[in-house]
Amino acid sequence: MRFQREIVDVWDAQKRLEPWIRPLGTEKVKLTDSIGRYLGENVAATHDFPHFRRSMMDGFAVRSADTKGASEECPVTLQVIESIPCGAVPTKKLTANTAVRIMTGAMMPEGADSVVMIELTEQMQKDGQTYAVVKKETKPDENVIPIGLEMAKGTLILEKGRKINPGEAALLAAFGYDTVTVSRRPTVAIFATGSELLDVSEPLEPGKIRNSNSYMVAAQVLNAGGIPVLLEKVPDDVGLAKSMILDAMEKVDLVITTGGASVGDYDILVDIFEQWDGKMLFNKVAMRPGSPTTVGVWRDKFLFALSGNPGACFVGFELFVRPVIWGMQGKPDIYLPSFSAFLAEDYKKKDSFYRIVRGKSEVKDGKIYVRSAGIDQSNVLSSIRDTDCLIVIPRDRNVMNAGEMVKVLRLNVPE
Ligand SMILES: Nc1nc2c(c(=O)[nH]1)N[C@H]1C(S)=C(S)[C@@H](COP(=O)(O)OP(=O)(O)OC[C@H]3O[C@@H](n4cnc5c(N)ncnc54)[C@H](O)[C@@H]3O)O[C@H]1N2
Ligand code: MOO
Ligand SMILES: [Mg+2]
Repeated sequence: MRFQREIVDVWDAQKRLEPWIRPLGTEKVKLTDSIGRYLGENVAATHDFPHFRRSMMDGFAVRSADTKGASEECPVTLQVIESIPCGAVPTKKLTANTAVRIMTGAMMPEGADSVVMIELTEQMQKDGQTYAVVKKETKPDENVIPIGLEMAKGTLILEKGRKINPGEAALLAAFGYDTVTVSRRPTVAIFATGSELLDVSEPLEPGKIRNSNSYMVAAQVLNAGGIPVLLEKVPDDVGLAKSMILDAMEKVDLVITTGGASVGDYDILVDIFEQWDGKMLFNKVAMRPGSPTTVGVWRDKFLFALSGNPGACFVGFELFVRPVIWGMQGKPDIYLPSFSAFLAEDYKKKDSFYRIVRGKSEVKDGKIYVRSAGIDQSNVLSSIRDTDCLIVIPRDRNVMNAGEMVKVLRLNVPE
């Protein structure tokens, strides 16, 4: 007799995972290899940024007082005493009625407090001397980037757990972090179960389908920062399947299986969870798709038995596996971020389970609308392609009308 299933609310099921999520620890990698990974420690500014006064424009560094009253009709003429390209250090100090030709990003000379753009000047030669004819007055600090404009030495610039996106990579480079401490990426074994499954390269046969879940889940694992390890198919033999899964659990950081989680005669994951010496956290969630999603912990490692239906497998991953993979990498917000949106079409359901609808969002007249990305059935695979969010239809709302507000979980978010 298979054990009873206690129906758990979606958010309670997520909470049951939390006590078991352990950050994996860190490693040092080259900056280029750190991109897309999660920072393993706080990062501080190693110097003021910028660390010297810089010109914001190509033009002339001047003393603003010398340009007072300058205009097209009544320009001011200043003697050019030096030209400073980017990377050079000025050798002269500006004194009254002198200027320095300067390029964008170059170091400001002492004595200068502003830069006049080249377009507002003319350069001329007289008696072997170079002069800048300035046709507009400048204000103190105009076109000058001061020391520490962006941040002072020692400022916390990136917090532990942050994903290294373009902005983070630029800061790490700017502050000299040639190597970066990042969180270890969890290795994730993926097993597909089911005698109906063909390998991708095999020709179709009546009654059989190709294993698509393993590749979908591998893409999800990669997207969450994990390292997918695709393993061979699990046969519908409980003893063999159990030893294969437990063997994999010794070698990787977590294991995902797909299929065999429901009540059918060959739904072997159920038997494995009955026989093992691990802890089962839940085996039925009040949601569709994905109601038979089962999660356990064995020797401090997670085993996720996602259901075989592609839609259910996809949703089960996003709600339960992703938070664990994120948490193992030290990401502080482990759940998909949510927002509110208007339903673009009516939604009807018959039971008191949540519907986690694979959704598509669009912005119209400044409002966000969401609709189903395709046929909203657990067995449907193709709608996942167009899914950019998950629409949460509450348990107690069997009819929702177009125009009503719903909670939406965002997918593929830039973090
Ligand atoms: N009598 C009942 N039947 C079912 C129930 C129920 O409560 N009572 N639950 C249904 C729900 S809900 C779901 S979801 C599915 C869950 O099925 P399993 O997790 O047991 O998965 P399988 O039986 O192995 O397969 C279901 C379906 O998915 C296809 N599949 C499996 N693996 C893959 C793969 N790797 N790639 C692509 N497609 C895959 C499989 O061929 C089946 O069509 O159970 C309902 N039944
Ligand atoms: O809960 Mo199942 O995943 O509806 O189809
Ligand atoms: Mg089944």
